[in-house]
Amino acid sequence: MHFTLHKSTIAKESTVQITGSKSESNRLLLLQALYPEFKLDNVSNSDDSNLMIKALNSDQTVVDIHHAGTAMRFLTAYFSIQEGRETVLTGSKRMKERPIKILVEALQALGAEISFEENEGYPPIKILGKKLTKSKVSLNANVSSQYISALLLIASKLENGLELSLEGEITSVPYIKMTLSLLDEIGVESSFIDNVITVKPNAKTLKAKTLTVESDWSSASYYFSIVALSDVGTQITLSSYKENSLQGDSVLVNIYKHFGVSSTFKENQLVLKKVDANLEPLTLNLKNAPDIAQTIAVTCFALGLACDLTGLHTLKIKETDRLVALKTEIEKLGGAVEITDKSLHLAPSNVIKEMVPIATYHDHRMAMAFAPLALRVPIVIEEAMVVSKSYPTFYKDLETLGFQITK
Ligand SMILES: O=C(O)C1=C[C@@H](OP(=O)(O)O)[C@@H](O)[C@H](O)C1
Ligand SMILES: C=C(OP(=O)(O)O)C(=O)O
Repeated sequence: MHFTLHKSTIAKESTVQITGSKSESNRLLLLQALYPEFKLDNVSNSDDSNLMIKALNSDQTVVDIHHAGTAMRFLTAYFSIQEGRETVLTGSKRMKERPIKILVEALQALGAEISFEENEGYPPIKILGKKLTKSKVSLNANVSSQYISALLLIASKLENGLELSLEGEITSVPYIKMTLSLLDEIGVESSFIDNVITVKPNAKTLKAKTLTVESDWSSASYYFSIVALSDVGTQITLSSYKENSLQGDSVLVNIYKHFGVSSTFKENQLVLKKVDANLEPLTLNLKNAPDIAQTIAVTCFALGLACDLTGLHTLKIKETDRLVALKTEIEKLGGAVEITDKSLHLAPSNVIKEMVPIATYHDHRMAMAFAPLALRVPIVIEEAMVVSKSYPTFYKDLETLGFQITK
């Protein structure tokens, strides 16, 4: 269904409660399946986390994880160590185009039995769960950090733990550190020195406790963008967030200062406020925070600013080719964008065309990144409910700010 976002003005002050991080949730859900001693609070209500829960509770042979990249990668590792179980892991049409060979080969090197059911290197895959006896493996770290996190999540359940050597330039590093921090929180020991990660084996039960998932920083990015496009003095309070986040996208706090968004932490709340700022073009490497690239590109477009974004080599294998999608949709609105396989250049412009239908390409972040433009012009978001992949209540929350939406 297409939603029309009419030209809107938002309240001077508003508050939004955002669901738990889908990255933290999907790691902790898998860890909870391995270590049932701990409880979780503020788990993400995203489709991707619900699919993870369903998959972990399924006793079927075929497990379909639709568009959920983390679920696909993390469960490949998980089912590899479920001794005696046969699982076929599959997903959406797009999931079948998202590569998984690097992870499968690393697991095979550890002793796993995995085969490709359709195209070599891509889902669906058939996994015959068994005890993995080896503990050392190396893999290319430049394509997706999710392969590395997947291995780390099962590592403590391997007989001798894991020694992982990362080859090439390591991408999306904060997500790897998030995995290691969560292992540490449940009592699994690890180290990350130069390009080698070591995880100690852990056969004992862990101390029972409740872990609270911090709210999702990638979802918060859309509010940073909204505040950046609002009048000076506009304030949005988001919860529940911490200053020392495990989520790399918390770098938004520094990035959005550039657009006049000040961020303050008050207990577990993050208060965003629009302040006066001299707007300048932006140059930024996003190799550690790829999921906020779309938000930032659209903020710059809406403010008429040029930007040069680099470190975007992983964008081509996400829910859609996000580089091509951004170029196509921004150009429909009147902007000028040049892309390579790993970068995006947006030219400054002062026109935004009205009522342009924005295609979302099964990508939640296309819908959410473009929505703030309704503070400038009316726009149409095609297949608008695609947002449920990470943030099902997105439009409801926009309406509480004052956005006028016709469904
Ligand atoms: O581990 C994670 O939770 C994620 C890692 C990142 O993927 P890549 O490492 O493939 O860039 C990110 O884009 C994705 O949304 C979530
Ligand atoms: C890339 C993303 O998710 P995934 O890779 O888990 O599908 C995302 O949420 O932006």
